[in-house]
Order: sequence, then C-alpha cells, then structure tokens
Amino acid sequence: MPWLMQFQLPLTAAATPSIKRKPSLSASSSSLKRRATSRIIISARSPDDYHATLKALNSTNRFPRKSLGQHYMLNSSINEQLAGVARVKEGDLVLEIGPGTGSLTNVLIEAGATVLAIEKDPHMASLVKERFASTGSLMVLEQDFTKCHIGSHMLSLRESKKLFSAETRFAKVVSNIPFNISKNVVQQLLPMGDIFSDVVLLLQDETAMRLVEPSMRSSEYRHINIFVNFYSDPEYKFKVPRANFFPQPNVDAAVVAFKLKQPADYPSVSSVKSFFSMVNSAFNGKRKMLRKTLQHLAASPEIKAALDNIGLPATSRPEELTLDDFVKLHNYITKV
Ligand SMILES: C[S@@+](CC[C@H](N)C(=O)[O-])C[C@H]1O[C@@H](n2cnc3c(N)ncnc32)[C@H](O)[C@@H]1O
Repeated sequence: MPWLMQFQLPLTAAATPSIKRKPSLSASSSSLKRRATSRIIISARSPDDYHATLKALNSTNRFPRKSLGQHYMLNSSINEQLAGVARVKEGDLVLEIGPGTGSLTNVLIEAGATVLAIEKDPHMASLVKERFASTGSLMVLEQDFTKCHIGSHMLSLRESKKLFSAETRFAKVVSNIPFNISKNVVQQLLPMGDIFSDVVLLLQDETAMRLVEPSMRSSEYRHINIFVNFYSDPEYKFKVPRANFFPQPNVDAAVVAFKLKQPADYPSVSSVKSFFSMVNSAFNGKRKMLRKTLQHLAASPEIKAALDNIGLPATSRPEELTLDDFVKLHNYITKV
C-alpha cells in the first residue's frame, strides 16, 4: 500500500479533497510503515500546505530522509506565525535554511520578501527552485549550511538587490531547520548582528527551552547560554506539537526569536575571543570552582579578589554567574 495512503486524517482535514487519490510512493520497509501510521493534526486554515507538501513530496518520489532532518511542516498557520514573529514585510531580505518543499518560502514570498534559501538536498533544491521560478523572488543555493559562507552570500545579494535603506539594511532569518544542525546555526548566525536583525527558528522544544530559559545552578546552564545572551535577546514564542510535521518527529518543537544585538551593543569586553575562551574554560570544569579552572589566566588569589569585587563568594562555580558577572570577571582579570 502506498505509504501516504496510510495517514488517518482528523476531522478538519478529512473534509478537504482527499490525498488518497494522489500518492505514488510505496513503502519499502516495516519502519516506514510504522512511521506512516502517525496521525496528522492540522488546523482548518491549512489545507493548502497539507496538500501542497504531500503532493510535492510525492513528485520527488523520495521518502523524507532522517539524516537530513526532513520533517516537513503541514500547518500553514504556523508558517504564517513564523513570518509574523519576524515581522516579514515587503522589501525584506530573508534567509531560509532548508526550504524543503517551499511551504514556508511561499509565505515569505507572499509577504513581499526576497528569499535566499540554502538547501542541502539536491532534489528539494530543484523542486523549490522550480516551484518559485516565475516569481523572481527566490535564490536557491544547493549547499550545506554548516559549510557555506553565509555572510558573503547575504552581502552580495543585498548589493545586487540594492537593499540599503534604513528599512531593508538588515536581513532576517526565518527557518524550520533540521534539529541536528541547530547548534551550528545558532553559533553561526547570532554573531552576525551587522547583517541580520532577527533570527526566528523552529527548534526542538527542549533545545529552545535550554537556549532561552535555562535555570542557573542547573546542569542546563552552559557556555552556549552566555553566548546566546552576549549576542542576542532571545525569546521563547510558542510550542509546536510534533503532530504538525510529516513525518512526525519523536519530539515537539518550539519557535524562538533571537533579536540580534548590533556589534556596538555587545557587552564591553577587551577581547571577545579571550572572553569566550575564559567562559569555555570555566564551563569545561563545570563542577569545579572558578579559582581552580581559571588558574591558567590568573593566580588563585587574583581570581578570589575578582570574585569578591563583583560580590561573589570565592567558592563560585560557573553555573552561579550571569553574563554580566562573567564580563566583570573577565575585565577584572585581564586588567590586572
Ligand atoms: C525540517 S525540514 C523543513 C523543510 C521546510 N522548511 C518545511 O518547513 O517544511 C529541514 C530541511 O532542511 C534541509 N537540510 C538538512 N540539512 C541541511 C543543511 N545542512 N543545510 C541546508 N539544508 C539542510 C532538509 O533537506 C530539509 O529540506
């Protein structure tokens, strides 16, 4: 039995023209069959993405690849909310990582944006290129985002589209990314406040919570939290249940908006490189006291004096320090 035929549609979708006539792929393994029996819940407002996505997937004749994190969005109202969170408007330049079948791309282009899409899967890259060929609003790079020089691509696109007004000077990122490259995406994009103003991502819910709202003094509080808050103001927007994706992942997702700081607004440190090197060393010995882990930077009494200066006990461990505390600690130690 073709695998798409095995979906059970909820009432809202069942009323729309059935996809049962369209499927052309066939299941080849029991694991595919098991995944295909997932139940899809979509909102009544989203028949278009549901059908467009499944039809597009059928046309590529390929089953979504787990290694590429291919969990496609079936709910157009979530795509609209993603664009809405980034306030995408006419004239914007938007980077989309992993356009897939183009359901989010469609919303971005409809909102009036020019989109640069980076897609690793050559089949999906051709599909999305073809889908929007007539609009002139989409440029697709068939590349692995983790290996591409996104800054230079954005600058040359901004140059060619002559987007220099105060309104369009900063580009935006709006993407439903594969969960397995989340860390790389965050690490590459957040320090690019000279290019992007907003980075709005659909992430695994657990990752979203860890990045935005980790509890201090917990194992969730890490080096990456200092990094995220150094370069941006992050906000957890809303949870997206797993049933909105095809194939359904084993986890829920969430939308996070990172408002990027411009370089002039980064916390004042003498050297960003040495600051993060210190933060790294501190969290490498997470359970150890800072006066031990930072000994390669300053002698123990100096670290104790620095901690005292910022009102912290000599026994402090990294999970007890805020971004501001780390900035003060770094500046004190490097000044000595
Ligand atoms: C979670 S799917 C999202 C697809 C589409 N945006 C949607 O919302 O339905 C992730 C997409 O990213 C692509 N992808 C996976 N790894 C990638 C990488 N390293 N660089 C660029 N694209 C990648 C996949 O092929 C897939 O199209």
